[in-house]
Amino acid sequence: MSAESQEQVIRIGTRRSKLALKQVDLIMAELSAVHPGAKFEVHPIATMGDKDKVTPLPQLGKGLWTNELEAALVQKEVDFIVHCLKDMPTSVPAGCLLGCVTKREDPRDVVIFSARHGDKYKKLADLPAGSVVGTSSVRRAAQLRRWYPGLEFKDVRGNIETRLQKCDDEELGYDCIILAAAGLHRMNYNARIAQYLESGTEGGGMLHAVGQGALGLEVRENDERILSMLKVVEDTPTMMAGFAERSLLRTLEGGCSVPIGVETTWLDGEEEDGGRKLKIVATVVSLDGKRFVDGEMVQEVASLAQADSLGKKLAQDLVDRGAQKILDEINKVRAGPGAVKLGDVTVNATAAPAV
Ligand SMILES: NCc1[nH]cc(CCC(=O)O)c1CC(=O)O
Repeated sequence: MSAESQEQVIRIGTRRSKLALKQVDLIMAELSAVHPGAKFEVHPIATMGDKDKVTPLPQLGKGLWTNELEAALVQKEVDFIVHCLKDMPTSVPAGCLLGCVTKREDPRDVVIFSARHGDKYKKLADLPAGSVVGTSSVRRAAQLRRWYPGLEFKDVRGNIETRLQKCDDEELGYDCIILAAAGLHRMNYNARIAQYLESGTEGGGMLHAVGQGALGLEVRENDERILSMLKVVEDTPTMMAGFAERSLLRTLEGGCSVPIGVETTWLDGEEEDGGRKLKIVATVVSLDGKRFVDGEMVQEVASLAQADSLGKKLAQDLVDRGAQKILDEINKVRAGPGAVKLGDVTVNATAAPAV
């Protein structure tokens, strides 16, 4: 980065939540350590998902966490955006680029029990039938209905602090809520975490959202000055894993947004050509949790193109093994007016991507 360009203020677009602002602080600290002369300006922008705290997420449509930020980027009001990668739709507007993915925080989902229960429960399997789980994510609800059919699910909106307050509010009746470990770790709420959920969790686990735990930095595609600066915070293994996960979601999304979970793991050991093998596990679950298609693939990945190809291949395998029927069912809901009952679940049309 040249000396004169260090004088230009670099404007960073972000959502307004405390988590989003904390994430920008983390990025600025890393960039400043390498570019001590760089000057930054933080531009918090409210998105639809922030403004509308009442409507259940599935009714807010795609881009609910990103549209207003991307408009500011395209209009050159900001120079790059710090997103939670999982909030980014699988395609970006013309002229924009997912320029950098950072080192992943813990990608798992976690269980937070209501404070009114004290230490009574240690894990989801301890909850009696009829207990109420708070989540706005169809991905989380669908997977947990599969393993814990006796639990009830209720929407919970708001930022981390708001959802923790609602979880503890006796009048709202939540017994627990499900959040991402990454947000809680970044905001120092680790002490509230009762259980981490992953593919191998005893009693039934959860595959996380595509991109969960990583930050996606979006830039204008020809802005070499910013792109080269952001190399400082780029993490190649996470970027490749994120590209494979996003490719899977993009392929499955064909005509709809589906409750899918993923888990990517870099396997130990290097191949002869120095490449490494990436394992990707994924699941597509019906909204009532009663039908599902699970799959996994391992492939050497040494480029974003190979990561993209791995995601596509697994998505096609899931579709070929029956995921298409689940997708079509959800598609029908998307197309139809009003609410439709799918198994035991009443779903509203025009649902957004499951997070
Ligand atoms: N819009 C919800 C959202 N987007 C990113 C995170 C967590 C942080 C991350 O995944 O990096 C969350 C909160 C949650 O799912 O609990």
